[in-house]
Amino acid sequence: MRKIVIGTRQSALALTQSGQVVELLREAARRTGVEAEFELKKIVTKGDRILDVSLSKVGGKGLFVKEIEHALLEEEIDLAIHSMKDMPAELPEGLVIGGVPPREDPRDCLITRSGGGFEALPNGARVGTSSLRRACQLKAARPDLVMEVLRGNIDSRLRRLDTGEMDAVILAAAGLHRMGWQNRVTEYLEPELCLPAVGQGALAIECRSADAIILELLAAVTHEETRRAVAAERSFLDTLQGGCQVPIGAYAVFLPDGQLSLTGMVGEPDGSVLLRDTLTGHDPEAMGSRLAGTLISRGADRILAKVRSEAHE
Ligand SMILES: NCc1[nH]cc(CCC(=O)O)c1CC(=O)O
Repeated sequence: MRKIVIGTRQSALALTQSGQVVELLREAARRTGVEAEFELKKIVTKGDRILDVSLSKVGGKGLFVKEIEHALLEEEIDLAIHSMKDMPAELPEGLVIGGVPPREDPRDCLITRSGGGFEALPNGARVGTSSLRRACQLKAARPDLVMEVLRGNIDSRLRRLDTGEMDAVILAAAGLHRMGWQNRVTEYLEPELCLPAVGQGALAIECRSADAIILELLAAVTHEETRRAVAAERSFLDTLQGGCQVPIGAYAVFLPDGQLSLTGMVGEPDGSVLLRDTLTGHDPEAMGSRLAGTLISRGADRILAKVRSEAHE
């Protein structure tokens, strides 16, 4: 009997999704005849400690994953469960994303106090989000909207809406769904309006690249379409050298003919510029870097350099 220790953040969302993944792993272990026992270990990350500042000002990639990766490398834990969208494009030497379970709803959603949707937001409505990607796309569609800084866990973000400080907040549908709070959603924002973050709705199970038994188990919980779609999105992010604090979005989906369709965006946080393009193909990595190249030729690197320098002022 092998004891497999799983590292997780300690937020309600992290614990919920880790619990869900442990169930998948238990089932996979039974199916593949691996004798294993699973134990969750909570780890506090830098991202959890600085909940009072806008993340885009804190800077640095992988605020939610660094300590957890350290524990993996030190063999204090055997695998780690992360939200895919919190994962930097590049992993430390010796670690891999060994498992990618089926994706939840990748869309962002709007939660309003009035109950009206995006179109019904009054002129100058205050919308809570600290995501430059969300701000860019919503301002491009509605320049009158006023974006307000909003950080913290899902429940504290919803509370700020309920107290009347904001007219609306934007959250990832996946987080609300996993928590069982889908009834809070006022409206799902389609990718045409608000392209999701790279990997949004997907989970990453990270492990040591030399741990063959764990890799076998993780292969058994991997959803191949999700893995390939996320690979295309992350290749786009990697080529743009983006972390989670830059106005970058990407979403890949399989078409009925079996081709992968990848859409990517880069824009100014105020919505004054929004570059966006789509391509189809079969090779996720090649598609991601090719799409990034297209947007770079249209000025994406200039936008990103400017955003990065402003974040460190
Ligand atoms: N930015 C933080 C974050 N990282 C992962 C999720 C949950 C959604 C997901 O797993 O993609 C959230 C909350 C949100 O953006 O609303």
